[in-house]
Amino acid sequence: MAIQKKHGKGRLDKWYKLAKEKGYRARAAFKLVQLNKKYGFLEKSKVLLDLCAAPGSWSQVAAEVMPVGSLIVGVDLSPIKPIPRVITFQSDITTDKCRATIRQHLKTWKADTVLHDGAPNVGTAWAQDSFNQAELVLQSLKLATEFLIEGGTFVTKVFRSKDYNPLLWVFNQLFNKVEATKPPSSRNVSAEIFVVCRGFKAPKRIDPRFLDPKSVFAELQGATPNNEAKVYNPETKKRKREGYEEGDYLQYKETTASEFIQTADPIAILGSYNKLSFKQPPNGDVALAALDKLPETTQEIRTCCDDLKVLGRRDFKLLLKWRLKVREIFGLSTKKDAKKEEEAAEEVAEVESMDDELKTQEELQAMKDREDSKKKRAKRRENERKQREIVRMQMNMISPMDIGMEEAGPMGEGAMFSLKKIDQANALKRLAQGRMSVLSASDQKKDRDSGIGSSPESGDDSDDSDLDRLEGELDAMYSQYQERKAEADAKYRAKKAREEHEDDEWEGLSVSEQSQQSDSSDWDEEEGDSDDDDDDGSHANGLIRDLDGAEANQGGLSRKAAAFFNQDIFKGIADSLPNPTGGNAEPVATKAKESSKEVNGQSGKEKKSEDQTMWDSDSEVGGGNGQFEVVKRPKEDDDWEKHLEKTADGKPDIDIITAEAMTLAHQLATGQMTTHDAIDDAFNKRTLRDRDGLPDWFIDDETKHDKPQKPTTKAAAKAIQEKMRAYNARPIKKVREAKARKKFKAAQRLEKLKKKSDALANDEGMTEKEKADTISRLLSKAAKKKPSQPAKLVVARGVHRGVKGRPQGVKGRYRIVDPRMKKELRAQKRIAQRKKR
Ligand SMILES: C[S@@+](CC[C@H](N)C(=O)[O-])C[C@H]1O[C@@H](n2cnc3c(N)ncnc32)[C@H](O)[C@@H]1O
Repeated sequence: MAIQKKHGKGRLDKWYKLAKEKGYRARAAFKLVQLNKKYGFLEKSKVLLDLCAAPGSWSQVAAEVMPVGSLIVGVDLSPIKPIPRVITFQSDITTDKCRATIRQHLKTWKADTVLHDGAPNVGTAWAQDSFNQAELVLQSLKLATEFLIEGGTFVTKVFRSKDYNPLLWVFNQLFNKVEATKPPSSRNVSAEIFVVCRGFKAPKRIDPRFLDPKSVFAELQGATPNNEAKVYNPETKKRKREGYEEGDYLQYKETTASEFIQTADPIAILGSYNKLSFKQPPNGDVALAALDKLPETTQEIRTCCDDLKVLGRRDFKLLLKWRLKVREIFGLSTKKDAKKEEEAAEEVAEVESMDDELKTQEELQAMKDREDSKKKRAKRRENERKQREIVRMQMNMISPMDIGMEEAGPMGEGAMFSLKKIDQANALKRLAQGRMSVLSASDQKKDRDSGIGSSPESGDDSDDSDLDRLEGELDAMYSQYQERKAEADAKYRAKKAREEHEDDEWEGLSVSEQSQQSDSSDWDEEEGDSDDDDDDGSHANGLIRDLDGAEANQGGLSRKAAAFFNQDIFKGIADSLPNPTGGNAEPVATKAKESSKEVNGQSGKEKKSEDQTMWDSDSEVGGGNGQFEVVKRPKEDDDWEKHLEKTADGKPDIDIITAEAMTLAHQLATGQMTTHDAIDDAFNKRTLRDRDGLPDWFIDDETKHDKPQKPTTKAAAKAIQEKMRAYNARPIKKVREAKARKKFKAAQRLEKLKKKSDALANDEGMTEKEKADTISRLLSKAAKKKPSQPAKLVVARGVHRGVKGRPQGVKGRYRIVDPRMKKELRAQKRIAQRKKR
């Protein structure tokens, strides 16, 4: 009979296979194994609380690793089958009852470690369906703050969403060390990440807002709609969960094309309207009539105007160019005109009094101006490039070091966190309302169109530079679009992360990477809303806000920036950073260092030993010579695969699971190919392709479609198929054990029978016939199978519905069926009996 292929991604997964072999109840066990391997918290723990523990694989691991006699308490909404050395109970961790039960079990002890791997149950516990995972994390943190010992460890699963950064911030307030990591056994396609919080500060009083989902996950109020994004991706519409905006009740909106030409914010129109019409309004529109007749208003433009919601990048650009041209024809103010007028006025005023010397000076000045504007343009382009790189960094495509942060320093010129750049009122407002990357694109555009906030830097008087800027903006928008896509698509994110780490072992994502990656800037804005009248000099930018108002601790940075510099990696670099302001401004790193010192409260010795676990002892992070140097951990330290099975000759047991790999292995094994050939083949026409200067969207497209095809043979594909079949056919450990038990019992029975027949044979009081009869009776009795009891059908009703394990009061074999099936079986029996009669 052909073996049925069982479906489900887990079947082909090596962790699933390994879990089966080791007798763990879920592959999730390896996540804890790997986290513990990295941080080593289980060996040090005597009391552990496992929140959301079902089916119990984490508790199994804890029971294996923790010292003998440790107390392990596991709780879950679902029942957990008994685990040796573990106390389990069924409860909802969000309830007071659960807290009381934990208290009962822990008695007066405090937990050294609290684990939380909870994910809201969708389907089974319908009452909890709506409970967000981030809220569940906060709830588990609440329990952790109650039961953890000072210095204890809290390990939690977090899904990377907009709530991720606020959660990290809260963790940082309560723990000395917070690190986010993704163990290899966690699927790359999963948005889950594990945060290990060490060194619980056990404050006497915790601000209740830290643990209140309403404060922590406060939504951004009144943010400016991201029209650029709407223009870029019109298909993805957000559901209006909170109803329509005031005065915006229409699904379909139309405006005149002349309005688009005249508006100061063309992007807003493109983003929010469906059509630009050329139809005359009842009271007539001269501008519209003229626009209709212009040769620049081509058929293509009209088609684009007809349905703005299907505009692509090219159409979008076309419309904006058309608008610029028409504005020029109509004599509407453009930067170019304004500057020309200004210059003309200056010329008229000075023409009469200008002597030769003045003329020369004027020329020199003009040359200098031209040179200056050239430099500024270059600088602006560089800024735009950096901005794009920041976005790419947020998407994990490059590391902070790639954008030259280490050269300029965090507060250096043009640096990512420079506050100088955003002190315009308009820019500040936008920053407070939206994302950083959106700010410059839209802000610059607005500046150009409306003339507001114009600066010599933004002034550009050539069509070329307008187009360049447009190109830059479009690229920035494309990056934003990519970023949003990346956020929505976990697979894409995983791919990007893999791409970034492809030369290296994938070590999970660091906190900084995470905080950079998330676009959630809600944290600061929410507080900013209520503090409009805060004119304190230190907060002149209105950027620095704290949940409890302790802004001074943030070192004059936003919470996000402060969180970034609060990472251990920045500790101790303060001294090595040159003070750019000549001593007036305190370097951020100093603040970070100080705050981390306050926060840590750990002795240097302790810290050193912890650092040594994580980093190579050679690492110099703010070391004695003031050098800031990050040294990669040695291979053996972070070798996640170390515990993998080894072959008899001690080599790692590498599983070949793709047909391509099998083909290659086959060819190498049979000598059809040498390793030299394999290396040679790795160089293909795409290897040395120069991608410098190509736009991101083009590179993305190329990467997607332009891939080398690796050869596969039929035999290799078949071999892989067979291998997978073999995996699927393999019985699980439990079944293998049951079979072995059965064999053992049969052997025991045989032994007993042998002894009995020997005794009979030696019995002199019996005739040979009697002996033979008795032995054959014994044999036939032993061969007879016990009639198996039919399984009892049990209907799980009410609270027992969906409950796993033996229902209360049921003995012997049983099967859980739904009520319908039981009724139908009874009916069948009745019919059969009636027929008999
Ligand atoms: C991924 S599983 C945990 C796996 C577990 N760590 C292990 O190793 O076997 C997530 C668990 O969270 C539990 N859960 C979700 N919401 C819960 C709640 N409010 N209270 C208790 N458990 C909850 C679910 O019942 C589910 O068993």
